Amino acid sequence: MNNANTRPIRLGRISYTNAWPVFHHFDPARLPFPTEVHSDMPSTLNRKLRTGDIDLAAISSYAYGISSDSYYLLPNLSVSSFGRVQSILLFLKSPLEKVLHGTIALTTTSATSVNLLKIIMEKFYGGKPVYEDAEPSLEQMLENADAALLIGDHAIRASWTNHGYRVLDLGEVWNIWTGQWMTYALWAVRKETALRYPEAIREIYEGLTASKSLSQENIGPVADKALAQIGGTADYWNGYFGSLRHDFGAEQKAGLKLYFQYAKELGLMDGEPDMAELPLPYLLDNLSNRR
Ligand SMILES: C=C(O[C@@H]1C=C(C(=O)O)C=C[C@H]1O)C(=O)O
Repeated sequence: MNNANTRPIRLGRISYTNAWPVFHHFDPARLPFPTEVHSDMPSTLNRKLRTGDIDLAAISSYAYGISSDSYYLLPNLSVSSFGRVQSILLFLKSPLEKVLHGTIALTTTSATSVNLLKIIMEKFYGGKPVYEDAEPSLEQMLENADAALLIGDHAIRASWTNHGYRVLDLGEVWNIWTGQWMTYALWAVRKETALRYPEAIREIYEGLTASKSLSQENIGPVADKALAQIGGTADYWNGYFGSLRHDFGAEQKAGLKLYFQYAKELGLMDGEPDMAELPLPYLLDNLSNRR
């Protein structure tokens, strides 16, 4: 390759099932340059991408929003839903009226959803709860809180237990109040990496989009893996992946823009992120110049 890498490209992979369709058919070991895969919770990937410990990752859309100056978005990749998401869930031990001015335990694995919850509780419902960070374990969280927010597979597993709590699906609440899509995760690359290793980033991008397309054609292999590793039923996983969208088009962007606007209004974010995408034409020019 023209820009012979002087070090491995470090990729961050969300370990939750929601991101699997974009990663499942992409095997970094087959790339013609060394890569290092960091499989982690979203909050860890958010931090590692910000500090430069990794180069490219699926991260919380909120984390992208507060550091967008340093990143390019990989076009048309996201974890989004229009309505129910099934894995971003608020479990209510107390009635909602009490929760609104009570205590809510927040999973430490999230960034988008904790801020989405604040928008829902404060802007939509007019509440002012106290928030406390907690490890993602439902019963422990609810020992000292009126409600608990879980995301990803922690939320999915908790939703299968016979807990008896009322459950709010934040994707559904967002959609009812705004009529919009909600985007939870985006794929971002550090600008300095994109400019230094354009061909490598392009190949990774192509691998991810090819995996997304294969999963969109047939979710079977991804659903089978989830069934084997997490449990549940084939119907559950087909329904779960069916309610997620991994594209990032005009409709998803409009929803995320509104989320960023509300986050700014509540003082959860400073500016309006510009959603600058990886300059693919630049990468293509770069390539064709050398052929
Ligand atoms: C759909 C989901 O989206 C996720 C939610 C995130 C967040 O709240 O920061 C980050 C990445 C995604 O894993 C989920 O967790 O189930």
